[in-house]
Amino acid sequence: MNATDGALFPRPAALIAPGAMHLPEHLDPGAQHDLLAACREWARPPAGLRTVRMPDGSRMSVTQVCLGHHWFPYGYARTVVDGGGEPVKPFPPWLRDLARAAVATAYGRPCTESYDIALINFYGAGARMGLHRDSDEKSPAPVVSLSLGDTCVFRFGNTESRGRPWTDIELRSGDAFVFGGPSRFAYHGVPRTRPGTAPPHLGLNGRLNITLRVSGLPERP
Ligand SMILES: O=C(O)CCC(=O)C(=O)O
Ligand SMILES: [Fe+2]
Repeated sequence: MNATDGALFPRPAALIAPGAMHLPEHLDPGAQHDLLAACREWARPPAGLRTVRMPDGSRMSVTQVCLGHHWFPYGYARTVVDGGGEPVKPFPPWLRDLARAAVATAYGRPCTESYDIALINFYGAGARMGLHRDSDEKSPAPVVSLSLGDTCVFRFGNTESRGRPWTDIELRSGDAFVFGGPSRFAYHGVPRTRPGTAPPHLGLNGRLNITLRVSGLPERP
């Protein structure tokens, strides 16, 4: 059951690995609505929601839209280089503030990092994401992950390999997960979502995950 659905105990913030903090219910229902409304706009063409093709020809089961810099396997560009070639949508300053606030809450210190990329992944029923590292950025700043809609199992591993040890946690609508410091380049993934678990007030079928990152790349002209 979701805490917003009346769970008996609130879920506490938890340190999952050094530098990796789970912040349950970081976004209140109003903030979740606002972020979802923005995601619906960003998903529209041009440079909207797309299927990502991997170098081996397979397709990712999530669909994705990027802000600030366009991610493709494996790098960043200013245009949809592996699609229609359109310029990537801008990264709005309020997302930078959202990222800084999550880092400040996670680590208990102010954050002034220059967040400039969002990757927005949509998980329909059956979508998943294999274990990987977020290693295409040129900055060690923490990654901030925000979840909306269906609950998922989030697997947070180690920096050495895709193997154990790892910790499986549930990410629910409104949760944040911040991974920086010694965990910035840890393997992580989403083995499964739980379809139908989104809070009814949100009106989303499926799961959205928004990761906010610092590219470390030169600013856009
Ligand atoms: O969906 C998630 O919670 C994780 C997404 C992720 O790891 C990524 O976009 O790199
Ligand atoms: Fe990732």
